[in-house]
Amino acid sequence: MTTPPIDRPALPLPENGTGEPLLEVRNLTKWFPVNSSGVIRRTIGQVQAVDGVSFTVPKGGALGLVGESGCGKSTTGRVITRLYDPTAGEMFFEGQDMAKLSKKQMLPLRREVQMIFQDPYSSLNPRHTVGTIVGVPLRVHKVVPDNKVLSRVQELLEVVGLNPEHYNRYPNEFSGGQRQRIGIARALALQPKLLVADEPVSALDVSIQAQVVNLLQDVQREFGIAFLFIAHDLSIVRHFCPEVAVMYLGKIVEIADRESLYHRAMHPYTQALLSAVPDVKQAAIGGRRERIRLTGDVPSPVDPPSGCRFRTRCQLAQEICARHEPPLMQIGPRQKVACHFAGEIGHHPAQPVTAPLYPEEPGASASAQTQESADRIREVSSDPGWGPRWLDLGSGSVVER
Ligand SMILES: Nc1ncnc2c1ncn2[C@@H]1O[C@H](COP(=O)(O)OP(=O)(O)OP(=O)(O)O)[C@@H](O)[C@H]1O
Repeated sequence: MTTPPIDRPALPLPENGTGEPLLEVRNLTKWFPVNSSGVIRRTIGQVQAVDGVSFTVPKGGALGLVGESGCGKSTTGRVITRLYDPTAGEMFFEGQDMAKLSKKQMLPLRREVQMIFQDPYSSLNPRHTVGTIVGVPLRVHKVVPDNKVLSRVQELLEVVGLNPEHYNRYPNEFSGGQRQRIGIARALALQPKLLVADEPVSALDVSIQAQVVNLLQDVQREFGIAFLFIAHDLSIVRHFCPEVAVMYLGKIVEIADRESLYHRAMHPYTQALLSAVPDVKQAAIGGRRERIRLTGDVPSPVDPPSGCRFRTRCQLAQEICARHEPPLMQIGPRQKVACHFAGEIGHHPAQPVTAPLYPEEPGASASAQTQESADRIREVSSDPGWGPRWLDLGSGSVVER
């Protein structure tokens, strides 16, 4: 039997992959039980780490997942790779709902979805050689015959820019950046279609970060692999991901293509995160973005605020924000936002854009026209991915592609 070559796609892929979803996540939820101490341990609460997130990752494309520490990014990644079982929701991978599969049924799909971890020190077993670390998935999944494992390992080391002759060395003989390359080689061994990269460069020296991001980009282009790229700030994902989702306390608050998110963010949380990103263009003309400081800490996901979870730190918050959770509304061809007062920075509306949904609120009307407007908002607030219609925030009407 000859060794099958490492697959490479025949054609270069467009801006964000093929556009066709590889992964479609609907209302994904992961709660962790909080148990009392003592002999009889009772469940006394739930950590609502991920609470109903929906998004798609296109074939060969990349979605960035961004937010402060503790907002549920890693948990989302770990549920998608089935390191954790979801509490609720659906995860369609090439049309098959991974959430419903048993551990055994998941086995063939495990090859297709691989993860790169944040810490290249703890994620590699120090007692195993690089050859073993990268070779184990090849043997377990019988990707190549046993006598071809070594040559495939060497091929993979070369792909990630390491010396193929170093297969018999141990992780502690490598630098942080090189260890992360070993982790990438291991993830590539099974020729996955989707890589979940969980803060793959944040543990590395700044000088090494760009090299590893470039390697990931090369890998993506060469093998047509789709990425869910998790990061805590918007600057890392900017060049890697044509689309970015911003998470806050277990929810997606804004998701958009790169252009819309970096130039016309509509959610006050995204605007605050962006204000911390150095803007080269502004700096070149002597200007700078005004820094929006978020006061206070992210509230506990065991007892999140009612309504909009960001309201306790939001300068725009009004009573409606405590009473109703804003839906994630599509407001452009490739932009969705979940905010009652969504608008560009400095131009947030005085009245909630979601008012028609709540005719019972003081001062609201319950006319047929209001009902129609509410239906329009609901229509553009349901599915993951991009629909052909969206709500125009200026006029309140629905626009069609
Ligand atoms: N296994 C677990 N058991 C209980 N709670 C957990 C578990 N894993 C994560 N959490 C909690 O879930 C919430 C989300 O954590 P998660 O690690 O997903 O956030 P994150 O955005 O990835 O943060 P970071 O960037 O710090 O990793 C946090 O409050 C965290 O304490």
